Amino acid sequence: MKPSIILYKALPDDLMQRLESHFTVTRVPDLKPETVQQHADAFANAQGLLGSSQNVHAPLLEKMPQLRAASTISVGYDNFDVDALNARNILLMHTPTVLTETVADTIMALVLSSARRVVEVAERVKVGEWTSSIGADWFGIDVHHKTLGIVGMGRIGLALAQRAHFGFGMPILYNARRHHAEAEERFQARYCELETLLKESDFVCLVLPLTEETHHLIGQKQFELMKKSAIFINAGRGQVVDEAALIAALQNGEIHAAGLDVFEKEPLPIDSPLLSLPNVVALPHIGSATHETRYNMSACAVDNLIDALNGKVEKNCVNPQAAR
Ligand SMILES: NC(=O)C1=CN([C@@H]2O[C@H](COP(=O)(O)OP(=O)(O)OC[C@H]3O[C@@H](n4cnc5c(N)ncnc54)[C@H](OP(=O)(O)O)[C@@H]3O)[C@@H](O)[C@H]2O)C=CC1
Ligand SMILES: O=CC(=O)O
Repeated sequence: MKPSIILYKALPDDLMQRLESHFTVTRVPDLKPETVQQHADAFANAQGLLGSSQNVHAPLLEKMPQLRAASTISVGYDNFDVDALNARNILLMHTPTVLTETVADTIMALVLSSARRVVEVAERVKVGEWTSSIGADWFGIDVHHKTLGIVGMGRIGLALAQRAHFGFGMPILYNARRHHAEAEERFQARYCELETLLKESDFVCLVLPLTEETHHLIGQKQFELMKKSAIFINAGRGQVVDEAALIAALQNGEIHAAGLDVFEKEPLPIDSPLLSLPNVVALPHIGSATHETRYNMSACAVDNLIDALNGKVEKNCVNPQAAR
């Protein structure tokens, strides 16, 4: 008999067929308690879980006594209670690598659009304000050859460094928990303490996971250290930044502008002060959101679940030690 799984994200037809050739699939819209209650038998019997953007914590796991593997269609897994998974030897699979280049492209788009005010001036054109040759009040600032500070020199940080170094001639400073020889050798990136990076960078780019250590890593004190001309970019997780402090820093002119793909609360509430600041480019968490990459992430997550339920944890497994 095929193992039963819960799917809480729509998949392309061919991937759905692949999934159904291995598993008996119950498709649900989300993992809310009322949904779980409505499909109580399916959750009670499920050995696998596949989807994205929902919290998977202890109360849900209690409803899934047979669960052996969860597969998230994302690289970040801060929405999973990994300790609770480990306590039950439930494997957690994720999708690193397939999205790296696309997310780095998105970050470069944030750098360019916030520095050159692309969104703001395009809106001015659309509302008919381009009535004569533009003046300095439409100008942006240069990106090329400015200093880029990357906080988090992992897969995406490295792909960003590659673009900045070869494409834009940018000197690169970086901070991570350890030194990264590849970044230093290929892109002449210089490791520095976070405080030094914040003081010396023209662009500060966060590409960090959300963990206990990174929660609110950037707050009032860190914004005060940045140059008044600095542009702040966050494409990691919103909760790494104290958003109230970011708003204050933008309003008080402590930093020049921000390009944001992630927020403390998502979707970003319509009354967020960030939305009324002209020097903010706010994106709806689209780091990996291209047709090609989202397909590849889903395919990777399907294969990951098949592997995990067959005891294969050589790649893309967050907690291989949980393998029984
Ligand atoms: N906006 C979006 O749509 C997307 C956002 N993301 C986010 O980006 C994150 C990074 O992805 P990826 O590059 O693949 O992950 P990696 O694990 O490859 O890189 C993470 C980097 O963060 C560093 N880091 C972790 N904790 C700390 C800390 N306390 N202080 C300093 N550095 C730290 C790591 O340091 P070290 O190298 O020393 O271990 C590593 O360099 C994801 O976890 C996710 O949250 C990812 C994809 C899309
Ligand atoms: O935020 C997206 C991810 O893949 O993580």
